[in-house]
Amino acid sequence: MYRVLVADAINAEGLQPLLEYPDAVLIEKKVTDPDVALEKIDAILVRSATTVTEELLEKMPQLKIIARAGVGVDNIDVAAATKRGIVVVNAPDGNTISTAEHTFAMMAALMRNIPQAHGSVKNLEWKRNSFVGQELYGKALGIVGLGRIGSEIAKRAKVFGMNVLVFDPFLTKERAKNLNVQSCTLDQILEQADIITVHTPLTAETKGLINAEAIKKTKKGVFFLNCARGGILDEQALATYIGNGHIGGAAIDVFEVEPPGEHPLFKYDNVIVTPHLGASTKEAQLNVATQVAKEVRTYFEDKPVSNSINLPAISTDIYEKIRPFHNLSKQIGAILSQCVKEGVHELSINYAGSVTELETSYLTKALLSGFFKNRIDVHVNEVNALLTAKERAITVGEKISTNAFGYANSITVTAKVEDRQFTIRGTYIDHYGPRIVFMNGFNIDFLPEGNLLYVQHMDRPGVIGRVGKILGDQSINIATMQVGRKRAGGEAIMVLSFDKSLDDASLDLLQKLDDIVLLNRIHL
Ligand SMILES: NC(=O)c1ccc[n+]([C@@H]2O[C@H](COP(=O)([O-])OP(=O)(O)OC[C@H]3O[C@@H](n4cnc5c(N)ncnc54)[C@H](O)[C@@H]3O)[C@@H](O)[C@H]2O)c1
Ligand SMILES: O=C(O)[C@H](O)COP(=O)(O)O
Repeated sequence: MYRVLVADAINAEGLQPLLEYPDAVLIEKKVTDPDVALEKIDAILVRSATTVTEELLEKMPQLKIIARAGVGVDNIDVAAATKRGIVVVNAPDGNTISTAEHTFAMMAALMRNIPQAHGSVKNLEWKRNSFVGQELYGKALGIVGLGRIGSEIAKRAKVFGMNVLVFDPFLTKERAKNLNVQSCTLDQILEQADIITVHTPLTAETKGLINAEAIKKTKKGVFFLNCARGGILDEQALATYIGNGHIGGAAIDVFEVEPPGEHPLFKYDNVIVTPHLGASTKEAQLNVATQVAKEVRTYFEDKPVSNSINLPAISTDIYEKIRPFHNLSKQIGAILSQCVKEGVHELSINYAGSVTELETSYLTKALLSGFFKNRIDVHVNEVNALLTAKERAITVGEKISTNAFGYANSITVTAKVEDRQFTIRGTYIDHYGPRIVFMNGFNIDFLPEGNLLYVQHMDRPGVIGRVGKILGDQSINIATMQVGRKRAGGEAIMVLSFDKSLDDASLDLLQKLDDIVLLNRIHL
């Protein structure tokens, strides 16, 4: 009998697939409840309220699957779960519409002072002149992050007659055209939008994306919304610019710390807030609960789950053989993603030599998981890689060939964007390891691991020295350095590795050097 702990408020009707399953028993209790025998639990169902830490996992040695009834898995230590062989599943699209509608409701309420007016009338006041608002019609709405929720907001905003500006570094022209939105840079949004709403995942790159520096570029009277994750919009900066009158108002559903307790934003009348209600509708809760209950049951029935975040989809035996190429493929995908930040519309993969004897479709999925890591909120793995590429309108082509360019095997991948393409080739050498042997037209040879810097530059005397001097002056130790060029005096590349990640200030200094053509920081 499987014991399933329902640790958060999850829609009871949605749990039906598990309630009807004869081999499962459901226990509806918090993880902190002393009556729960954590050591006997096989599956846990959570929302955002329960944090699944490594410490908690240590107390649950029987745990086989963690199901998140919602999108964000930032409350689950996925790496710790993976290390323990625990499958993590979520419900990525069950609450998209509800969150888009909540954002829209917040936007309308913000622009028409509805919460403030409501409070005033209930206080027996009748201050019609105090709550004069603004129309949505004709306003420029800036959407940062055009994924599932951002796209639904864009569609609704068009119907309201708004002018929709979007910033998403991974947006293709085709997708922008289909949604009839204007693709912009973040700065263009900051400078032109009347209302700005964020819908990215919270990642190292998006944390503080809208900070004081960014807010300074906005129009006076701009309105902000955050119904994604606390921290994308810097709360302290927001409070400062609301306090000095630059920002017209803000609507906030999510906070850096939840519940937030006393908060600097709460003293401003033009800030409206909700307690992380984006997904709190009957429909969304039924959707996500049903999705995860079905997933857990499917897992117990030993069938493949559809929205796994960390499950390898093949047997352990085959996985052992494929593992070196699996890791190499993931690294190639991750390098490509960090070297080509624009909207990729095609990825063509060429397998040659001994690797063609293996299940290459699995490697393609591994490559895509590396490519999408840090690009989108969904954790892409072998299970959902192709579907994710399809959803993002990226064509993935796979070819087998005999020409391994002198190596025993090679994996060559080309990413195509609007007006350029970028190719990377890797190989796995027995008893030596994975190597990247070709990048953007140049032969090279380096280990795909750790903190790297790709520098494309003019092949002139002194360039390498100047790069080395800047790094030395910043006390950055170069661990390894590989160079490559096509011909003397043309373009050349160098790939450097460091013991720690290269900071923004040093990258800026390098960018300003003469003779530098392209710089990409790569973290693997
Ligand atoms: N308030 C709520 O209750 C609630 C409910 C559901 C989801 N969410 C949150 O909403 C957010 C969006 O969810 P989704 O399902 O639309 O995710 P999604 O993965 O479909 O979309 C995220 C988009 O952000 C883009 N992006 C990534 N990095 C970016 C960057 N640096 N700048 C601009 N764009 C960037 C990606 O390309 C992608 O298109 C997530 O943070 C999610 O956790 C909140
Ligand atoms: O990531 C999500 O799905 C949302 O933030 C909803 O979280 P909740 O399930 O705690 O409402």
